This record gives sequence, structure tokens and C-alpha cells, in this order.
Amino acid sequence: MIKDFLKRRWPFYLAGIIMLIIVDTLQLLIPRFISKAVDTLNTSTPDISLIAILSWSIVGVALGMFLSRFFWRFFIIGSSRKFVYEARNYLYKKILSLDMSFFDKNRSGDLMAHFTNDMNNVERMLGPGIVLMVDALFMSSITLFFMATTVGWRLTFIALIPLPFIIVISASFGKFIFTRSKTVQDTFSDMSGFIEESIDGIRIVKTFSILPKFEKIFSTKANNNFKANISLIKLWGVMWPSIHFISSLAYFLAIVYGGPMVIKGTVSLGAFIAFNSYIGMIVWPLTAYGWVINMIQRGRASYARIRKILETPPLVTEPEEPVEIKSIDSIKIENLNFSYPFTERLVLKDVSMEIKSGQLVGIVGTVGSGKSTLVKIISKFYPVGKGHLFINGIDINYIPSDIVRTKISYVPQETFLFSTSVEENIAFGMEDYNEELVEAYASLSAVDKDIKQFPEGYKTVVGERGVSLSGGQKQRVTIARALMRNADVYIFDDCLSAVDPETEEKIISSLRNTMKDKTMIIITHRLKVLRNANIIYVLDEGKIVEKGSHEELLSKGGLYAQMYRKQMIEEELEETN
Ligand SMILES: Nc1ncnc2c1ncn2[C@@H]1O[C@H](COP(=O)(O)OP(=O)(O)OP(=O)(O)O)[C@@H](O)[C@H]1O
Repeated sequence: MIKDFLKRRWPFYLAGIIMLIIVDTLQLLIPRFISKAVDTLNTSTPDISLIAILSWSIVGVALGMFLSRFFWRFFIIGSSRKFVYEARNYLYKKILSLDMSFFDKNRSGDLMAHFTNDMNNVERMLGPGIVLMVDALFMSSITLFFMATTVGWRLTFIALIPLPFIIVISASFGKFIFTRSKTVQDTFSDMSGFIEESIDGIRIVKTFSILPKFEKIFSTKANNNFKANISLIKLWGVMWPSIHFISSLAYFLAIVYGGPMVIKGTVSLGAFIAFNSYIGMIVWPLTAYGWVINMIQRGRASYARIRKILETPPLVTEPEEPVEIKSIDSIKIENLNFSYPFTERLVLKDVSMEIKSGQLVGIVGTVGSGKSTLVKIISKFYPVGKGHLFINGIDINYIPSDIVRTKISYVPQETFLFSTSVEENIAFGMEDYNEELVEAYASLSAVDKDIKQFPEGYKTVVGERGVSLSGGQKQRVTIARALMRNADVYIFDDCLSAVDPETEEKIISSLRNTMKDKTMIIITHRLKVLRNANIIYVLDEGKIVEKGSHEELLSKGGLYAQMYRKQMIEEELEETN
């Protein structure tokens, strides 16, 4: 990606580098002019017009530097920002395109770090890194040339003897400074991650009354960050004085050896003053030698991490010869065996089922038996393992994911609302939507009355992740959002667990009556809801152990009948209490 970028952007870099060299050269002219002015003033009859020319030349050079500085920043720093802008867009698109197994493996905090820390490191490599490199190579050689042509090679060589140590110091300190800066960054991320998590989970933290424990953990993390900062300050504190000390040695040698030359008249006073300015000016490019290596190393390491994500192949691949479907008329699963990517354990074992258009299908079973996994595979969130899944008789692998996901509307177990209005949450992702339709689906999900009682009705902002709504209200808004999609198949994955059983039954039966032609797959732990289902599949430890209608399953006296009986007893007990 960097290669492609540089191929496109090299004229900008070239223009920036030329501007940078112009600035470097122009700034070396100023001591030259001062030198000439001092020598002129040092004569018995100073040439005033020459002094005036020299003074205006300094203004002219400063103006030239002003313009060139603007342009090198614009060309080089601007290009590095452009790269990060493009790379962030590219990375974002890539991450969104990856399947669920990627998100199972990668923590959101780590992914965020690619957008922030890693991008910043690459930006530094492609912006300030290039500037440092040019300064190190060109500025140091041009300054050397100016020094030598001002006072001769001998004095230049003697005065510069201590200066290579600046490279050594900046390179070795630079290495430690970068590792310690990383520790500062890491401890900061650790601390801010903890703050985020504890504020996110504040209700649980308060419920468990463990505030002092949290305060202690936070204080440790804040202290780690403070210590890392102090250790970095110490390094800076030693590095810069060392560099200044070494450059003072150069001034010392310049005076010890150059002073007598001025007295003898082999070097003019003006040239000697200019030479001392050049000593000050060569310190920075020599320091830059040390920095540039570290900056490039860090930039490359960050770029490698970003590339790893960019090159992650999706496990759910898109078909090379896609088959379009207009609607979903049937879903057939044959001998499906599935383990989550990068794991061994079989979560679904030899599962076969058939779902026809317009059916109400129930999926029930023991906890962790694979119900959610099954519907996630139907929604193409995970690749089919061993076995087959056909939609309208076509292997799901030949149907593009976006077609499957527009025709199947999946309501997951965990609710997630965005911090916008209720209305925008229901019409999620739609630019133009019909408000009446929003209300109609909210009413079908039995949440319309609740919403109308909110302070601003449908315009009420739900707070972060919908905190201002009750669990049941959130679940019903999520169902309304799924209904807005107008799909062929609706999958409700235990998404009414927070409403009371009567409301759950009411919602399902009113959905059923209004959307008779739609296929509905319902995962629930409340078996009464499925009394009118066309077929119910019962899962246990990844296997379908029973199937049939509610009545058929009850008469079989198996797992379903046992679960149902247990629920009836619990309900009776609740009623008598
Ligand atoms: N992303 C994942 N990676 C690895 N294993 C997973 C993942 N998600 C679920 N599992 C495992 O797969 C098994 C089936 O999980 P699944 O969520 O499908 O069960 P379920 O029947 O829907 O459970 P519940 O009734 O509790 O909702 C469980 O043992 C679970 O630990």
C-alpha cells in the first residue's frame, strides 16, 4: 500500500524535498551575510551601501525561507496526512467487511490501536521521518561545506571532532526513548481502557459495592503511567544536556584553535562568527541521524501490523460466480458439522433441517446446545463447515453475503442500540424512511405505547447503547428495527427474554397474523410461544434430538416434553406465590 502511495505521490515528495533543501541552503546564507557585514563594519571606512544590501538580503532570504517552509510542509507533511486518511478509510472498509470469526479473535481496543497509535507511527515515518532524513543527509553535508568554505577544512575538522558523538548519543538514547514512549502509550491505553470499561459497567460495579477495589486498581494503573512518564522525562533530561555539552566542546575547540587564527588574520572576524553559527546549525541534522532510524523502525513495525489486518482473508468468501436470488423460498441444511474457526470442538453435529417459505419454525434446546450458532450460519456470519446449506436449492456459498443478509433479518440475543433517536434506531441505515411505517412496526413489536410516553416520543435520544430504555423496551425496539428491513426470513434469537411471557406470546402471534407470508425462525426458552409453530427442532449438545409440532413433541415424552412440563410447574408455582 505504501509502495502504491509513493508511486502516485512521488512528485509531491520530490517538490517537498527540493523545498526543504532550499530552506536548508537559504538558512546557511544568513551567517554568510552577517559575516560579510561584520567584516565591512570592522574596516576603518565601512561601506554603508553594502551593509544595506546585506541587511535586505537577509530579509529576502527570510522571505524565501518562509515560502519554502510553507511548501515543504504542505508537500511532505500533507502527503503523510493524505496517506493516513486513505489508509484509515481502507482499513475501516476492510474491518467492516471481515466476518464474525475475526471479531471473535480481535479485541475492539486492539483494533482501535491500529487506527490511532499505528497510524500515527506510519504518519510520522512518511512525514517528519522523511524531513529528518533529508535534514540528516543534506543539511549536515551542506553545513559542512559552508563551514569549510568559510574558515577552511583544518579548523572545521578540529572543531567537529566531538560532534560524531551527537549521532551516537541520539541513536542510542533514541532507541530507549522510543521504547519508553511506547510504555507511556501502553500504560495510558491500559488506564483509559480501564476507565472506559468501568464507566461502561458502572451499574455492575456499583451493584457489587467494590468501589474501593476499583479505585485501587485505577490508582495502580495511573501510577504506572506516571512512572513511565517520569522515566521518559529522565531520559530526555539526560539526552539534551549531553548534546548541548558536546556542542559546547565544539565551540571550545573553535575558540582555542580559531581564536589565534583570527588574531593572526588568517580567518576574518566575520568568518569566525559565521563559523560559530554553523556549529549551532549542524547539531540538529546530526541529532536527526539518530532519530530517523528509530522513526523508520517504528513506522515499519506499525505498518506491518496494519498490513496483517488488511491481508486477513475473510473466512466467509464471496462467490466467484455469484448466483442472484429474488426471494428465499426454502432453506435446507444437510448433515452440517461445525466448529468455530480456530477451535476444535464440534458445536453442531450432523444437523439436518428444512424450512419452507411462510413457516413458523421453533428452535429450542438446552443451554449452549448450538441454537444461536445454527442461525448465525444460516445468516452467513460463519462459513458452513462440513455439510451443506441450500437456499432455494442453491448452495449458500454461491449466494453473495449481502443478498443473504438483506433477505434474512436476524435479531441477535444481545441488544445494541445506537446513541441516536428511537426513530433512527428503528429505521437504522435508511436515509429516507416513512415515519408511519416506523410507528407501525413499533406497534407490531408492542413498544409503540412505551415510546409515546418518552419525553420526546420517537425523537427521544436513547443514550449510549440505549441506557435510558428498559431491557424489554430495548429488545422490542430491536425487533421493530429488524421488521423495518422487509426481509423474507426473520430470525428472532431469544430476543424477547426481557419481556414477560404474555407479552412475548402476544408479540409473536401478532407478528404471525400480520406477516403470514414471511418465514419466521424463533429461538426461545419459553416453549408455550411455539404452540402454533409448523415445526420445532430440539437441540442438545449440538445435535437435533427431536423434531415435530408442539403436540407431536409433547406426545413423544422426550426432552421437549420434559422441558415443557418443568416450565408449567414453574409457572404454577409463580402464580400460587
Ligand atoms: N464465537 C465463538 N467462538 C467459539 N465458541 C463459541 C463461540 N460462540 C459460541 N461458542 C460455543 O458454542 C457453543 C454453542 O453456543 P450457542 O451460543 O450457539 O448456544 P445456544 O444454544 O444459543 O446457547 P444459549 O441457549 O445459552 O443462548 C457453546 O458451547 C459456546 O461456548
